[in-house]
Amino acid sequence: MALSVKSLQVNGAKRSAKPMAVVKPRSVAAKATKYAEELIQTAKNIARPGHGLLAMDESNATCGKRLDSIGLENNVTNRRAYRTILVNTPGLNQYISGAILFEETLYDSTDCGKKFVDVLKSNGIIPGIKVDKGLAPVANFPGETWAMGLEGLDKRCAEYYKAGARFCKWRSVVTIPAGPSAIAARETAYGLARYAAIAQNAGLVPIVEPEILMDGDHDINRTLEVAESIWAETFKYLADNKVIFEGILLKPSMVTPGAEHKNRATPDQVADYTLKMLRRRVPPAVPGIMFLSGGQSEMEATLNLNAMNKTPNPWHVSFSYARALQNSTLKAWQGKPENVKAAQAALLKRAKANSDAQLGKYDPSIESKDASKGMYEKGYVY
Ligand SMILES: O=P(O)(O)OC[C@H]1O[C@](O)(COP(=O)(O)O)[C@@H](O)[C@@H]1O
Repeated sequence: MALSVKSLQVNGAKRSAKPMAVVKPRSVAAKATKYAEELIQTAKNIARPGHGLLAMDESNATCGKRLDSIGLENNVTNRRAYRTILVNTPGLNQYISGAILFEETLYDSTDCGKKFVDVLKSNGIIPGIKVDKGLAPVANFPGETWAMGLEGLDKRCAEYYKAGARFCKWRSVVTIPAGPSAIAARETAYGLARYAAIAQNAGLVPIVEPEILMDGDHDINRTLEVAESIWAETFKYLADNKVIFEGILLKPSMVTPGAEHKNRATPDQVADYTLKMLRRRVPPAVPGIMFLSGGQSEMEATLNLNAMNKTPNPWHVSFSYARALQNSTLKAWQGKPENVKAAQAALLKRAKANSDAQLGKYDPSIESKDASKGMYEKGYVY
């Protein structure tokens, strides 16, 4: 129905029938934090073609498991030695745009006496920081967890920025066999959104990571259903919290069947389901989707990423792997100085393979048998 002049009268006062002045959209920068433009630029730099993230932010407990697998004690000296190898890998910046650090590493120096942050920066790799404080059980919902760390997060983020970090990560965990209950799902989504708002206000690009664990015997449709619901709720709260979508990055799990399901999915199926989920739930304003590997084998993680990049996407679809980048590196190292070069060659090989996959150009014929060994551990508690 066309509006008559009469219908434009409000409380007896006649409003002008003239078309209203066009309201100029405020620039993204005017909306929120003073860091808006910087955040957008940082996110773009991270999400640039052929590049992904090296997740080397294992908490001490998780790092301990990794070191244990090669018979090394979990102490600060061994963690530093291992991480020194990673950041000193020559040529890593051809494929890696940013590295996520654990707090211990952010303030630490490599075995060569140079700050980790400075080594990364001088190699053109942006330092990032894990800012959640780990997982705690959700009372009354057995098997479900929530991520701690919001208290004092603003001050910590300000310190991390001063120390050289320009992006950060918060990992919440969703379980399918034990849930997800409405309470745990809300906690995940709301916690991620509050974290993202706080991080942006301190100049850090937040990586939003609701990891949906692979545990379970459910089929791929069930994973799709859960992923769609978690991301819908996460984006609702991100919007409510006025988070600048152009200045965030996502770290989703790929959509796969549960690890104990009778059928495995092919890379094309994983790509099809995962992209379907992303197209339905993630606005194109988000610059980068940086997947976690979640216990997939090195090769599986690369093949799945490659399949997703066979056709153009609205986002930069890439990787932020820990295990799927580091597994063969750790194995090659074995804690021995004489193996450092071999360990670095292994990391560079995985980084290049995933960089190729980011461009949809990965050739799996370069791989050894070892790269196809899965790393999933049933019921693994991080
Ligand atoms: O040490 P935490 O906090 O339990 O996190 C475990 C790991 O999960 C990740 O988010 C994803 O790692 P994967 O690629 O190995 O699944 C890493 O960044 C992190 O090291």
